[in-house]
Amino acid sequence: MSNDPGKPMSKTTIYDVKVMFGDCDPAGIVFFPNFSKWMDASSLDFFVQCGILPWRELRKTTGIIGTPLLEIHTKFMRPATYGDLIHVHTSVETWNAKTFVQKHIVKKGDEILCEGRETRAFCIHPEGGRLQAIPVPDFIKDKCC
Ligand SMILES: CC(C)(COP(=O)(O)OP(=O)(O)OC[C@H]1O[C@@H](n2cnc3c(N)ncnc32)[C@H](O)[C@@H]1OP(=O)(O)O)[C@@H](O)C(=O)NCCC(=O)NCCSC(=O)c1ccc(O)cc1
Repeated sequence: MSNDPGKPMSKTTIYDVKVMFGDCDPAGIVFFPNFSKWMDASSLDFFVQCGILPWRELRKTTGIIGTPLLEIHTKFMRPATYGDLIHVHTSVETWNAKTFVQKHIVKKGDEILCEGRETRAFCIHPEGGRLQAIPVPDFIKDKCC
């Protein structure tokens, strides 16, 4: 963990994806929503690799239902096609009071295909109530850093 600007404030995990024919458009280029899908999968995988229980288990003890997305920004640099093996490098760039920014760098070998930032919040959803953001729990930060 580091407080230096640009350095991740957490561990970095890697989520591997083998691109399939069905992930691509008729020109054989990966259709962009699939990158969001893989970043979302890598977001949860990050917490699981850091030792946090999957949301369905965490909900039983803490009420946390997951980390809904509040904002997303992705910059696309290079295309991918079917047969490619790509890797999503995920870390937390910033921890705020009730939100955090997760950074996903999608690579093929050493080449960066795209880079995404997602603002998310740990949320509870009490029965009969509405979805609510909670302060990022210390035990989660501790396991991720
Ligand atoms: C997340 C919310 C419940 C938060 O509402 P509240 O509990 O009333 O909190 P507040 O409005 O006080 O905001 C809390 C913090 O969020 C911040 N916030 C709120 N909205 C935003 C946006 N859009 N961008 C950035 N930051 C935001 C706000 O500034 C506060 O930050 P701090 O300064 O760090 O405290 C509400 O904004 C909401 O319901 N948003 C819609 C969420 C949504 O529907 N997302 C898309 C679908 S869900 C999804 O994709 C998903 C993915 C993974 C999962 O595990 C679960 C679900």
